[in-house]
Amino acid sequence: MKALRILTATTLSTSSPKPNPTSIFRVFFSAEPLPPESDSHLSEQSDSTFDSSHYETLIPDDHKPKHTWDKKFRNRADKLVFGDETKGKVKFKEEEDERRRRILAKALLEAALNNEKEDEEEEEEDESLGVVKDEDQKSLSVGIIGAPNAGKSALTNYMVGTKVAAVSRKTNTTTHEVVGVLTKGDTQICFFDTPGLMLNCGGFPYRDVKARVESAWSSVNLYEVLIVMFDVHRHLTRPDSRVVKLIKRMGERSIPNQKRVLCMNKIDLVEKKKDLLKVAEEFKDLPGFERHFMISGMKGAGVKDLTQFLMEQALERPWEEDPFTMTEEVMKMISLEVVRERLLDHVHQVD
Ligand SMILES: Nc1nc2c(ncn2[C@@H]2O[C@H](COP(=O)(O)OP(=O)(O)OP(=O)(O)O)[C@@H](O)[C@H]2O)c(=O)[nH]1
Repeated sequence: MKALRILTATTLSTSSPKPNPTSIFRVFFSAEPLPPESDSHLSEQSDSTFDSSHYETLIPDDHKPKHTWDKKFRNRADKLVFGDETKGKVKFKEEEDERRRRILAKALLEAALNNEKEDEEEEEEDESLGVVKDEDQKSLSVGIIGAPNAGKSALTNYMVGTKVAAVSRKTNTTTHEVVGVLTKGDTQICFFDTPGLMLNCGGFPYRDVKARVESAWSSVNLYEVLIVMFDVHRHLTRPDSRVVKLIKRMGERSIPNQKRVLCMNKIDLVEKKKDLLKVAEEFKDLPGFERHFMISGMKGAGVKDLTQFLMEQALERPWEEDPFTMTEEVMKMISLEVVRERLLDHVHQVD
């Protein structure tokens, strides 16, 4: 504080023009030079900082060097300011980023190529499907019935794979609708939904929605194969008398030209597999069922045998459905477009 007072006093005692008392600190704490007191025309600017715009440059504007970004200047600056260590870290990060971009771009490229390869394979398969003449074609209509949640949709999806036709379906009647088409070799299997098929607790169709239910029940007779499905895990843990009645009713009331199969679904949920034998025993004497299958429609266990059985039942007649569905094609196109877009994005970044 004492030193400060001396400095202030010294500054105040100097000749005019009186400098600002704080200017001495600016001298100490900034790089600003003190103006020479004798030079009057410059002393006008004594309080201003140096500004290059006050001076004319002799270089014409179009000859002035254009400022361009050059990485080597940045590297030199990094080296001078932070030393070699930071440069190393920066370089490592850049290399790491580039390596990741390359891996990602490569993975996307491979995915796109594989997709195209699969497309080519499917085109070949499709071509082979296309040459099946009408007189060589076989088809089969399959209805699946069961209580809600029995796993009807999961099984259909598993069997037909991506060929599930959810869009612009050709509806055959108002009471039943194709939910999936499986075309393999010369054989086409159409899976049908059976909406409105309900039983009351007495095991009979509901009366209140009679017309709809009756028409649904009558549609059951249209299929060449009827799959009656139930959730075997639920049957072992929380049996539902309506489901048992439905199974028995379907077994008793068989109709000519229709094969009925009983599918015990969700076997993957049953821990003790010998419990399945108990269930098989329970339904084994029902006369109306041609075959019993134990399956997991979701995981695929036993589905191959069921599919094989259905293929063998196909009748010689032309296919009813176009084996190529819109949904699959549209989904593939969208997927490929997404991959392409991402690929281009990353290739652009690598550049
Ligand atoms: N663990 C197991 N779960 C299954 C299996 N099949 C279906 N599910 C599940 O059971 C539930 C019902 O399956 P869905 O296929 O929708 O049953 P659904 O009979 O079509 O049902 P609704 O449309 O209501 O008539 C879903 O959560 C499925 O994931 C199976 O084999 N194993």
